[in-house]
Amino acid sequence: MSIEIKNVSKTFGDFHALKDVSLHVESGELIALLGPSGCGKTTLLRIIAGLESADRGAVLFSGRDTTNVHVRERQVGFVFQHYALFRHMTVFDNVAFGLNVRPRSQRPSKAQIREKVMSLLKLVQLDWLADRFPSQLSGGQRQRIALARALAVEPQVLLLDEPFGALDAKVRKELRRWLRRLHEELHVTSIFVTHDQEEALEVADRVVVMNRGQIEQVGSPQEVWDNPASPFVYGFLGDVNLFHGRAQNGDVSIEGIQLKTGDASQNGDAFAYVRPHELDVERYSPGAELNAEGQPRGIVARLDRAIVVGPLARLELIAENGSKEADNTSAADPIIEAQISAERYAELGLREGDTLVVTPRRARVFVEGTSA
Ligand SMILES: Nc1ncnc2c1ncn2[C@@H]1O[C@H](COP(=O)(O)OP(=O)(O)OP(=O)(O)O)[C@@H](O)[C@H]1O
Repeated sequence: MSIEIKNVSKTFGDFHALKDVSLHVESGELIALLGPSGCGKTTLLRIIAGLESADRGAVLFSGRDTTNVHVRERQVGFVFQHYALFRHMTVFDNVAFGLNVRPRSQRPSKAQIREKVMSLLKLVQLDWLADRFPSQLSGGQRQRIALARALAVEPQVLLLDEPFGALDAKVRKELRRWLRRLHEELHVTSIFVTHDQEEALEVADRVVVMNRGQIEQVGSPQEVWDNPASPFVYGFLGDVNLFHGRAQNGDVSIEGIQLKTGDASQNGDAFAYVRPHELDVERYSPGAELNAEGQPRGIVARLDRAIVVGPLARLELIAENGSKEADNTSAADPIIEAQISAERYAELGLREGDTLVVTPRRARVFVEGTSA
């Protein structure tokens, strides 16, 4: 079942939770709604489910307007962060619940229900827990049972709201992989809400990045990671260094380094985003920061802290003479973050306090709110 969200707006009092949101979800797709707390992800999910109504706009399932379709008729399955399984029911009865409460005329026979529930429990690899009660399960197991329960009624759409939010990092990672595999098997059109960018990028076919009630970008994980459409998306997806500079006649100057923007029409304040792994690092020697024309090509900085874990070395540097500001803060933060391999770190023989030259290999420049 495809889902079409058309110009949906929602206010709570005078607060605009969703502002003219439009999105098309293909049948069988797995979509992640990603964004910071309060950006409207859950509100959008609840409107799709029919648990909340939009002030304006419409939600269409396979081209059919759902405005007047009750939540019970929408054939939607839910999994929430704290999905309350019925505590007094066994795992088996929890999964069977949606089938057992159907009107007699639509209810499958006891044997059919048994077969269905056991096959779902096998699918989530927990058939050996059928007779247990929820309190006897781990958090990860409970979420898998919640998913089996949502799937029991054969929903056309599966909506998951931070389904792994309450679990520890290792279990989350396992469940993520597992959800992806399950989706590949079942192909139920699924939308899941998360504020964890790694989770969204790893699991989803497409990621919808939201901010303040609006969609900032929609794309495959690779598209949004490689080509963030806005400064917000850049900052939200992974660590990033933000440098301030000026754009003039198509050239942008950041820390004295000239970057070509290819857009001569943009003059004004410029913001350059550089990911830690896009910075080259070498030892400083006089002139090492200059190119053949004597222009700066790198930033001279002192190695303040080096964190070497496994194959990677994360370097925190302080520019000798910089205007670097940390992402997402208004206060000036002089730290430049670079990431190199632990091997390269050892090869350079670096120590905290050393002076280095840091050169951006790649930078994404936005001029006064427009990309260049
Ligand atoms: N019933 C409500 N009454 C008033 N305000 C609400 C209501 N539901 C949501 N909001 C507000 O709308 C905004 C969006 O909420 P929503 O739950 O959709 O955000 P979210 O992106 O899912 O955030 P989180 O990741 O924290 O769950 C928030 O500022 C929230 O306070």
